[in-house]
Amino acid sequence: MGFVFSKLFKGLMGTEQMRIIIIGLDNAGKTTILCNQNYYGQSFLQTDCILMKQFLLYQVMINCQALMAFILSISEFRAVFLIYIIAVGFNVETVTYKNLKFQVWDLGGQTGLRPYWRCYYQDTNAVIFVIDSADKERVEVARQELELMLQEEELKGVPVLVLANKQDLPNALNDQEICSGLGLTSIKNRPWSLFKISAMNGTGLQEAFEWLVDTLKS
Ligand SMILES: Nc1nc2c(ncn2[C@@H]2O[C@H](COP(=O)(O)OP(=O)(O)OP(=O)(O)O)[C@@H](O)[C@H]2O)c(=O)[nH]1
Ligand SMILES: [Mg+2]
Repeated sequence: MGFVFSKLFKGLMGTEQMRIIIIGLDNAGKTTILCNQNYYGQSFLQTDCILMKQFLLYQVMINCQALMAFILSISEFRAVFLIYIIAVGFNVETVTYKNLKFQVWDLGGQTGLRPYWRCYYQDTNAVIFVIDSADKERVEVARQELELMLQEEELKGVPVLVLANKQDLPNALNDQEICSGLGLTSIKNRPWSLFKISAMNGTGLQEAFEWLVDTLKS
C-alpha cells in the first residue's frame, strides 16, 4: 500500500501533510489494504520512499507514540511489531515522498474499539470506509457506524471513499446492494464514491485511490 500511495501522491505538489483514516467494522480488510504490500512486496525496500510504522495499543499507549516510533525505526524490531499490528489495535503508516508527507491511520473495527474512532477525526482530510461485501448480516451495523461518523462535526465536508472489499468471494454483494445497504445516496454534503475492490488480489484499488487523489487535489 505504501508503494501505491507513494506512486499516486507523487503528482501532488507542496508540503502539506494529508491525513487519512481507514475505518470500518472488524474483519472488513482495512489492515490488509494498508499493509499487505509492505509485508510481502518490494515496496518496503524501496529507497526513495521512507516508511515508518508506529503502533498504538488503545488510548493508554498514546503517550508512548514517540517511544514506539523509535522502536519501530530499528529494523530488527520492526517485523515483530508489524505482525502484532495485524492482530490488535491501531496502526499508522507515514509515507514520505520527496516533499510530501502522507499519514494513513488504520483504526481497529472491533465493537470495543469503535468508540475510539472519534479521537482520530480531528484534521482528517479524507475517510476511507471499508466494508466486507460478503458479510451481509452486518451491512446494517456498518450503515449505522457510517451514519454516526458522518454526523461528526470534525468530519464536516470531508470526502469519503467507500471500499466494498472482498469482491473475490462468490457471495459478495454488488455495488448497488452495498450502495442501498449503506444508504450512500443520502450523502449530499461531501464528495463520496464507492469502489468494488479485493484487498487480497489488489483489484480495484488503483482506481479507488486515483479518485481519492483527484478529490483531494480539487
Ligand atoms: N477473500 C478475501 N479476504 C480478505 C480480503 N481482504 C482481507 N481479507 C481477509 O479478511 C480478514 C480480516 O482482514 P483485516 O485486514 O485484518 O481486517 P480489519 O478490517 O483490519 O479488521 P480489524 O483490525 O479487526 O478491524 C483477514 O483474514 C484477511 O486475510 C479480500 O479482499 N478478500
Ligand atoms: Mg485491522
